[in-house]
Order: sequence, then C-alpha cells, then structure tokens
Amino acid sequence: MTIRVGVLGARGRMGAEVCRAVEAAPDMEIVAMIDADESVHDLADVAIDVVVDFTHPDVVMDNLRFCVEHDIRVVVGTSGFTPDRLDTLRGWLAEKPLLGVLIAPNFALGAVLSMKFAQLAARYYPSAEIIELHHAGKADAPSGTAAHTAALIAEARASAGLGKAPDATTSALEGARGALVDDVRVHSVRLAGLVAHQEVLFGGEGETLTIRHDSLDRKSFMPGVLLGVREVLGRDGLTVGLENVLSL
Ligand SMILES: NC(=O)C1=CN([C@@H]2O[C@H](COP(=O)(O)OP(=O)(O)OC[C@H]3O[C@@H](n4cnc5c(N)ncnc54)[C@H](OP(=O)(O)O)[C@@H]3O)[C@@H](O)[C@H]2O)C=CC1
Ligand SMILES: O=C(O)C1=N[C@H](C(=O)O)C[C@H](O)C1
Repeated sequence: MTIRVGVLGARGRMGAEVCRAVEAAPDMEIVAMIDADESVHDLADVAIDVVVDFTHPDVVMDNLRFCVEHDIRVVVGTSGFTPDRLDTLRGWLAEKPLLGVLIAPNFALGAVLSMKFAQLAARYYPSAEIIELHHAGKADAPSGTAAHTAALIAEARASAGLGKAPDATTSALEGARGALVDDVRVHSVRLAGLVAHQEVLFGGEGETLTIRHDSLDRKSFMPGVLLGVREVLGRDGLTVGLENVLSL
C-alpha cells in the first residue's frame, strides 16, 4: 500500500524538507501540499491517509480540528502545545475513537534520546536548567522541545521528592534568569546560523552533568517524521512524543 500524504506548511523550512523526504520514500506519495495562501479545507476532496503539519502555533489547532472532523490521521511537528490544547484535542478525538494523531515536540532521534536521558538524570541533581538555542527565524520561545523536557524533569523531580532548585538570586533584570516552565528555568537563544540545539544542565555536590543535542540540518528530523507517518496509521487516539513510538 502506498501511503497518501498531505503536507501543511509545505513551503516552510520543515514542510519543504518533509515533501522531499516523502517523495523519496518508496512507500509514500504526496497528494497535497498546502501553505499559508491555501486552506486546509482544500483537503476535503482529496483521498488522503495522513496529513503532516509543520505550520505555526497560531494555526495548528484549526488544522487539527479540520482533520479530525474529516477522519484524517495527523502527524504534528508544529510547536505550541500546552496541556489545555492537548485536552481540547483529546476531546475531539473522543468523538472519533478510530482516529490517530501523533504530536512530537522533536522528531530527531538524538533529541528524543537526550530528553529521555534528562528524565533519567533529573532525580539525582538538586539543580536543573535548560538552554535551548535556535535559528533566528523561530516564532516561539521557549521551544516545544524545551517545554517537553522541562515537564519530564519536573515530573521526575516531584516523584523523587526534590523541592525547588537552590537559587539565592534576590535581584535580577527581567528575563535574566530565563522563563519558568514547570518550575524549571529555560533560557532561549536565537542566533543566525543555528538550526536547533539544546543543553540540559544538572548540578549537584561538586559536579555537573550536561546533556547536549544538536540538529545541524533539518534532515535530522526526517527519519522520525517518516516513522511517525507509518506508525500513526496503526495508532488510535493521541500519542505525544516520539519516545512512545520508539518504545524508549
Ligand atoms: N517537531 C519537530 O521535530 C520540529 C518542529 N518544528 C516546528 O514546526 C513549525 C514550523 O517550523 P518551520 O518550518 O521552521 O517554520 P516556517 O515558518 O519555515 O514554515 C511554516 C510554514 O507554514 C506556513 N503556514 C502558515 N500558516 C499556514 C496555514 N494556515 N496553513 C498552511 N501553511 C501555513 C507558513 O507560511 P508563511 O511563512 O507565509 O506564514 C510557512 O511556509 C514550528 O512550530 C517549529 O517549532 C520545527 C522543526 C522540527
Ligand atoms: O522551530 C524549530 O526549528 C524547531 N522547533 C521545535 C521546537 O520548538 O522544539 C523542534 C526543534 O527544536 C526545531
């Protein structure tokens, strides 16, 4: 069977790379390429198995609502998913129990592994902070990957009974200590020349541990995206995180 794929955000940095990867995949074909000057509603008359969304946090929920209403499975790379948004999506999917949506904050294998490593390390260190570094064209901060990593760290810290990280700061310029995500400090760097990078820093008695991942090319995301397209065909309901597909 050839998987018929539609790409939303097809002319963007990620969307264009996804179109190339799908075209090169022996078991997939592109049946629709939609960008900002077209509408997701154009998919209504297209025979399609999976939509891949790499658009913008402001539009991704409308795209998802349309796809769920039209019984189309979706692989989502777009960032901006808060717990509220995930709950809304779960509500829509509850009405369509035979439909699947996969959302992955990061499709790069190394990024998924580094989040898992961070989750594992978090219980052992009183201090944990995240530095995420991206290209200057990125719309949102902090990154979806950093927010997901912070949530995993916070969960691990809570189940280990760790309280707040030590921090004697009593005076600081606004932003100097980063943003608090689930009580974890996240610092966002935007720099021309970068692609997508993250460091998770842990500190304890006389030692630090740094877990760093670098996406040096958007090709790094493609094996994960193609895996997601194949997997979402057989998965009903909402899956968040490629770690679940990889059974990590
Ligand atoms: N999960 C992952 O592994 C990764 C996730 N991302 C995320 O993917 C998203 C896109 O990133 P990136 O490709 O760099 O961004 P780009 O801005 O390069 O691409 C987004 C594209 O979507 C288009 N677009 C905007 N609104 C719509 C719409 N309603 N329907 C269809 N297309 C639309 C944009 O058009 P226009 O420019 O005209 O507005 C643009 O061409 C971001 O949220 C980013 O964080 C990125 C890399 C990896
Ligand atoms: O905008 C990007 O480029 C990326 N966005 C995702 C995020 O917000 O985490 C994934 C990756 O970091 C690249």
